Amino acid sequence: MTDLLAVRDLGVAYANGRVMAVDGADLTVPRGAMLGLVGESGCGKTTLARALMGVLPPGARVTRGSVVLDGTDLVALTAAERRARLWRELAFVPQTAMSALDPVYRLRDQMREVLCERGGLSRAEADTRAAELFEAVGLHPRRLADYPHQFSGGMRQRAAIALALALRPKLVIADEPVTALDVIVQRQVLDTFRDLSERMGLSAIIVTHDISVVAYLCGHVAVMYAGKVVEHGPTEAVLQRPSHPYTMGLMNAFPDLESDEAVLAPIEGSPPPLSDPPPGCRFAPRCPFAVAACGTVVPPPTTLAADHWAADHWAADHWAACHRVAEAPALRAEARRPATWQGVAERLA
Ligand SMILES: Nc1ncnc2c1ncn2[C@@H]1O[C@H](COP(=O)(O)OP(=O)(O)OP(=O)(O)O)[C@@H](O)[C@H]1O
Repeated sequence: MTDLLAVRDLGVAYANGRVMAVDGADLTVPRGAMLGLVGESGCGKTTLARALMGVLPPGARVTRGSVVLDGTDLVALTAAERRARLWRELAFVPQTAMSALDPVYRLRDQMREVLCERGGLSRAEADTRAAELFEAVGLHPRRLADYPHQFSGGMRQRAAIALALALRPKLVIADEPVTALDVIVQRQVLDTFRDLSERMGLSAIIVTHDISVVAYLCGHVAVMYAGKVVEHGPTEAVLQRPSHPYTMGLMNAFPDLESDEAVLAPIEGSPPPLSDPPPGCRFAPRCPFAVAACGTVVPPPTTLAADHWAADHWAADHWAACHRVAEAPALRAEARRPATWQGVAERLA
């Protein structure tokens, strides 16, 4: 079966093309899958999510590539055609639910607006569906009579998820849906997504800077660095066998919950300015494994060789954009040593 969403070589520019916030990004979302889009601040996650939704801010535009949702290239559609697909095909859950919910309307009225005006339901049908949606996200239907300010942060976020699901969209895109919440409430909201995924086969992209959110919730992951997706695959494969040096470095920056070996080695330096990225691999200036080609040639997405994974059925879906991908097992071992990451900038200079 084809993937629900296939993004190929997507480019998005701000400031008349001077800042390429997304520069040749590739990703896929299989049907019924949750994809975690992970990367550090400023790597272009929000821009990519907004480009998928077709709601870029003024001054931003898609410069190249395709976004094929269920067989239709959304980039080729007019703005009006794209707007008509919002809610129905693609729905958005923002970081703070307050930007999805209108403070002056009761939740029931906001549900009615989407369900009646966009979905063509009668009021009675809309009210029944709204109650079902609230139940699906763990809220009592009685709370539909409340205003957003009467909800706690976690409840508001669940109400925003219910609203996003109103017209049974094919794909939900959630931008840092738990970042603004405290840890216990984060868990409740993540469990809501997990439940929806298991019970309803929800397909979603979860944008996050937090690998532990991906590990908890997402069956697939796309790792983004400086405007590009550098590694992509089933979460288990990517987290157990990171194959791009940036992913290896990210993993080192998170404590391993299953072992006492606390190797916390930061990746030195910072991502390049997107107005003037380096030629070749964008991670090369911070990469302990960079070779001459990395400074000049952009590495293409390369599927991991089958022999890394002989027995694993998901091997074919795991790729990394690194010239040294064939050496990934050896590099991974090196990457676990904190010394590997020390003084990289000086060594490369
Ligand atoms: N309106 C804008 N005009 C110009 N540049 C912008 C604009 N919005 C974002 N950028 C730039 O685009 C790049 C990507 O930003 P984006 O917000 O997509 O990244 P992000 O990974 O989502 O970061 P964060 O996690 O901090 O939200 C950044 O370098 C940012 O400075």
